[in-house]
Amino acid sequence: MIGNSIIKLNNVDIFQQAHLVLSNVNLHVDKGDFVWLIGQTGSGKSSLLKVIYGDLGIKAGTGHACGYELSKLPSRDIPYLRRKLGIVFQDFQLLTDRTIEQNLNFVMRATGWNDKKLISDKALDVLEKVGLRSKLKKMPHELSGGEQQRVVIARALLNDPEIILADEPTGNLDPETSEEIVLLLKQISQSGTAVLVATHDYHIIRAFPSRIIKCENGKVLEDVEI
Ligand SMILES: Nc1ncnc2c1ncn2[C@@H]1O[C@H](COP(=O)(O)OP(=O)(O)OP(=O)(O)O)[C@@H](O)[C@H]1O
Repeated sequence: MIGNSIIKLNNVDIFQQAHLVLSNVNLHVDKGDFVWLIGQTGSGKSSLLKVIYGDLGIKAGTGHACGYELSKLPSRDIPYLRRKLGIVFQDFQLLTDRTIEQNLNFVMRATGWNDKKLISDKALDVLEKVGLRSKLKKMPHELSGGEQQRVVIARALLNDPEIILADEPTGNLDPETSEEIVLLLKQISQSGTAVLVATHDYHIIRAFPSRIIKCENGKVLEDVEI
């Protein structure tokens, strides 16, 4: 982190192969911010998130995420950057053949934790934060869709990230459960972890007004109203 700045992009051009998706992107996200990211299908939301988590390089402009220089990020540093980001994407789902506890332990071991007591304490700690401490021994299919998404958020909190990146986190949920998930993400941002949520769900944005950025016509627009 540089001061309170978690993400800062300056005049960044974002390419998918030879195709310029977003040009001259300027974006800042500070500690504890909650930001909506909107835009039509294909407008570049996922590409922007990919730049932030080091999956897409920067060819023009400069940027940092969680203290890492994105324009010269060696591939060996990508796992360290990812530990400072909590990722809540639809395609990062729970392992269906393991309990909630095993799902959490798996991620912790994969990110360098060895101490059994620390692992078990941390799993309980993050489940407590999402209100699911009692579900530790359950299998994913024994949980509702909203509860599973809470576990995905708990998993994203394991390494105490500086920011949560969420791509359509309410995409498969009914309106009431969607509101509960966004309320949880809001609470997380209020405790100091920044949250950036890509969504098409304008109903949920209206229910939880916050800063909105929009990908449109190859640009990232700031302070948009819907
Ligand atoms: N791996 C890729 N190779 C080439 N082009 C790509 C690749 N991924 C995305 N694109 C193109 O980049 C543009 C932006 O796509 P992106 O996935 O960032 O949009 P999006 O706003 O996230 O869309 P959605 O809301 O559907 O997820 C689109 O024109 C898409 O076709």
